[in-house]
Amino acid sequence: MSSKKIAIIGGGNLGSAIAEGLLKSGFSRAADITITKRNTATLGSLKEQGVNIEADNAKAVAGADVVLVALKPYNVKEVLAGLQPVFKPEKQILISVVTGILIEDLEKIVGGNMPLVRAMPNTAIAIGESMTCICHKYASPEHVSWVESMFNQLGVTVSIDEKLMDAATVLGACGIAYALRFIRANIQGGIEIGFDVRTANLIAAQTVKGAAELLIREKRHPEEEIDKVTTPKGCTIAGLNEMEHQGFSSSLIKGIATSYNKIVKG
Ligand SMILES: NC(=O)C1=CN([C@@H]2O[C@H](COP(=O)(O)OP(=O)(O)OC[C@H]3O[C@@H](n4cnc5c(N)ncnc54)[C@H](OP(=O)(O)O)[C@@H]3O)[C@@H](O)[C@H]2O)C=CC1
Ligand SMILES: O=C(O)[C@@H]1CCC=N1
Repeated sequence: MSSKKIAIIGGGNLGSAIAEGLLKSGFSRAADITITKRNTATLGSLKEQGVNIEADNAKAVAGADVVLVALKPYNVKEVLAGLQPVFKPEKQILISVVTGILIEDLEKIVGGNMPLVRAMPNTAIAIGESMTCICHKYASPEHVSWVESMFNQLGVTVSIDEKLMDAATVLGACGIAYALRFIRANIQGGIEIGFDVRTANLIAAQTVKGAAELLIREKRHPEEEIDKVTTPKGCTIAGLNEMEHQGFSSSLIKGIATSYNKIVKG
């Protein structure tokens, strides 16, 4: 368990999910987490668990060892600039999970050599199953190790070059939505071939989980595992080939590139 006091600025989907994850993993005590937003009424569940709920960002930052920014990209510059007088660069770590905000931008906003970390988790952080990519500047090995240990409690963490952060956003964070659409399509297909929605949901989700675990645990390439399923002249290869004729892989690759271009080109 960490004794660092964490202020989460922006208690929306991701900020709240991180707070939930930190509590569920036992990494932080509720009393060591402060979460802010303007309308605090939506943070009832965290409040009930003992997390400090705050509408005043400056107050939250003043009492924190770690400031974790989970604001929308269009709010971040204004909100952080207003907090500049409260930051303590020599004592605090600033972590931003904000899409498209560069370390260089954070540096300009906070001024000085504050340890800066960009992290790109995904919403599975709420259940300790995030994929989180991080990069940093001015952070000591101890700072980096603490940040990694925090995100490791909440899933799997990998350090990357900052130039790959937009790609990490697409593959890791948007990827949750792509995967869920894939599962939803399986459910719709499953209902068409006879299952009720509840059973189709379970079969589709557990099957995708099993497929992912085969890659993660065995460190194999997907095609190696696909080869084990595709009986010659069988139903799997017939279905797979039809999916490819309909543009399955191509549509996913194009979607990923479109998400990426949306971040890079706006
Ligand atoms: N959702 C995801 O999967 C991922 C999101 N991200 C990034 O995380 C960031 C947050 O995304 P998400 O959680 O989905 O967005 P949300 O809109 O759900 O959360 C942002 C929160 O900021 C609060 N907020 C706005 N202004 C202020 C302010 N002045 N002071 C304090 N809080 C404020 C808002 O609440 P209120 O209006 O009540 O103040 C809102 O709840 C984004 O930058 C996104 O790019 C990164 C990885 C994954
Ligand atoms: O869609 C978005 O803009 C953000 C980035 C990652 C997940 N949601």
